Amino acid sequence: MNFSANLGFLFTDLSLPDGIRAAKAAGFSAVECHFPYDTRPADIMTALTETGLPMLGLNTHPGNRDAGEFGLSAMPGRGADARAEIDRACDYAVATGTRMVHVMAGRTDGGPDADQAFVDTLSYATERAATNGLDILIEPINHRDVPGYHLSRVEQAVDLIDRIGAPNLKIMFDCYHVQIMQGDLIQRFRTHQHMIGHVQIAAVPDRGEPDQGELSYHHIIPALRDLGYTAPIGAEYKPRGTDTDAGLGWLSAYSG
Ligand SMILES: O=C(O)C(=O)[C@H](O)CO
Ligand SMILES: [Mg+2]
Repeated sequence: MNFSANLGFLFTDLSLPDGIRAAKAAGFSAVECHFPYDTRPADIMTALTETGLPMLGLNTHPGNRDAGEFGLSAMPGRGADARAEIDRACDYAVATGTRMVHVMAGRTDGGPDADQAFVDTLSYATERAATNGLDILIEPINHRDVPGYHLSRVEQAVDLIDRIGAPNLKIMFDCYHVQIMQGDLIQRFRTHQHMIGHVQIAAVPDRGEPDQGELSYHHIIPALRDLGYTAPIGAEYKPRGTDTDAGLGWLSAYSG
């Protein structure tokens, strides 16, 4: 089994380059991150080269989180800021050999102006990313953790992809968010698999290690593999203890 350590939540006591090294030592086959912008891309590259791990994905900058922002791309009137962050994310991805950029929608009133803003920004993002051979991801995020997040349902992402019609626009299928908002994970994955660019996991409801709670990953993960999904699965959970390594028993259960 193939897993990617999400360094937005794992090994957060370390710098990003050292997090990459820790992920390698722990047995992950890839890494991904949230917001790497305070780290020099060259330092990321050094750690990736040294470990041989790929960086799978990164997010556009969320904006001013102290003011409640969690992405800008669907916010009416913020198109220029959103496009600047997309440029920055694509440049960073190119500099670190990262293939997927998650364009964060942000919180909106869910109205038609926000829908149109998101479509316009995603059209820009897919064209911009295509010039570098990158994929753009959009992620349905649950409304309990992020009230008002513009994109919260898988079928809403499917509609956007149909509307924009860009082959490099795909869904980040985060099992944690999908379970909270909708459930029926395996059937939903099967129906939309051709549009899914990345999968993430965490326990529900506590978002801890994927070995407790209401989702049985020992059933879900083999089911995804049986459906032909062979890419690394993103371990995007918040360790229940302070030490990421101490909670990695779940990972060894999938090895061999
Ligand atoms: O919150 C999530 O699930 C994500 O994957 C986003 O990248 C936000 O950090
Ligand atoms: Mg996620």
